[in-house]
Amino acid sequence: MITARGLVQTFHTKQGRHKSEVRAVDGVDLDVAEGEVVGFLGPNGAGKTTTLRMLTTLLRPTAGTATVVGYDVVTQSEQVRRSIGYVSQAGSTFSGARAGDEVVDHGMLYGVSRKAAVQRGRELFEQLQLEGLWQRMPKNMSGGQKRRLDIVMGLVHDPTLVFLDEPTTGLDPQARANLWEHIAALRSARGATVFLTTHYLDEADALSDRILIIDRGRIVAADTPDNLKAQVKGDLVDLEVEDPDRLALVAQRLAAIGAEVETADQHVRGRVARAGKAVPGLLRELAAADVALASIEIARPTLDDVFLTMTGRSLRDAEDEQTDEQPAQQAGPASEEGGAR
Ligand SMILES: Nc1ncnc2c1ncn2[C@@H]1O[C@H](COP(=O)(O)OP(=O)(O)OP(=O)(O)O)[C@@H](O)[C@H]1O
Repeated sequence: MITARGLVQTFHTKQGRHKSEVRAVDGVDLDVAEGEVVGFLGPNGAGKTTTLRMLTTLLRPTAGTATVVGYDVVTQSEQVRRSIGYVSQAGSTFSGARAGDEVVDHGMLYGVSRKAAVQRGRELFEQLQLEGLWQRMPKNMSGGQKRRLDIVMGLVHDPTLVFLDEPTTGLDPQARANLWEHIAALRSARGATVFLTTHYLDEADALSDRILIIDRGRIVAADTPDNLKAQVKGDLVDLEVEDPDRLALVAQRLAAIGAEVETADQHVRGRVARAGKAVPGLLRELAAADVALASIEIARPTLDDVFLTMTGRSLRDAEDEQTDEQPAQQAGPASEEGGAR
């Protein structure tokens, strides 16, 4: 469904007299098979949206090639646009018409007949729990309803491949969970292939058959959520020790059953393979040595641990870095085509 080889996007930025080049996407290879839900995960500024904009023909790659639904994104951009649905991060710009009319017009823009667009629009309103809102102006909808309407717009022409750019950003937890169900149903009920970007670990985990992790414009990992987590060696064991004088002993005992151990405040942490089996013995040893623990936590590896293993930084640190860098960048893209959503 999607194949990309060596995709690069370079932006030229200018601050005062100082010009610099940002390699927002730096040689991305990716393959997405029909019927897959693929999560494109990375911190803010990692290059997710830029990659998506190249795949949806909104931005011409500086280098590299990509085919989407069998069409080349540069030489066959029109065919690509006709074959995909794209729900951008910013959402749709609504003209002020009623929701149903917006949807029907949008379908007709893609060559769908009025009758078919109404039928499909109504069907999608029902599936996305927007019944009763056909006549409502989008500006009078809640954030979650508007986001679901964006998705209806992206689907009204029945694309087999849908790109969703950060679909749940800005929604409250309940609206997010609700939208997740709808996204999962796109595949199960419609057989659609879904490519979604997110910087939420739980979202990538819950929705994706496969996750591609991008950092600083490069793909650093690509696999199923379970396989990715299996690459992190062991569960995280965190022992809070009551008496600080006993920290060294606890650290030494934890190190004996795990790998690198770190001590901070009154906590001793380390990764331990199959912690559920190994920790009871450790607790018995500590009790025999008269060590009192204030708390114990055992956590299975998360996607954040995967990110840390791959990049040496946690996802949150990576986001903070990007926020710090952000003000320095202000410029237009090197090449940008206007285009359909
Ligand atoms: N038009 C532009 N001009 C200059 N730099 C840009 C432009 N668009 C994006 N960038 C830079 O390219 C990098 C990648 O941006 P991109 O929007 O693709 O990241 P992202 O992973 O989608 O982040 P987010 O989660 O915040 O949307 C960032 O450093 C960003 O500041």
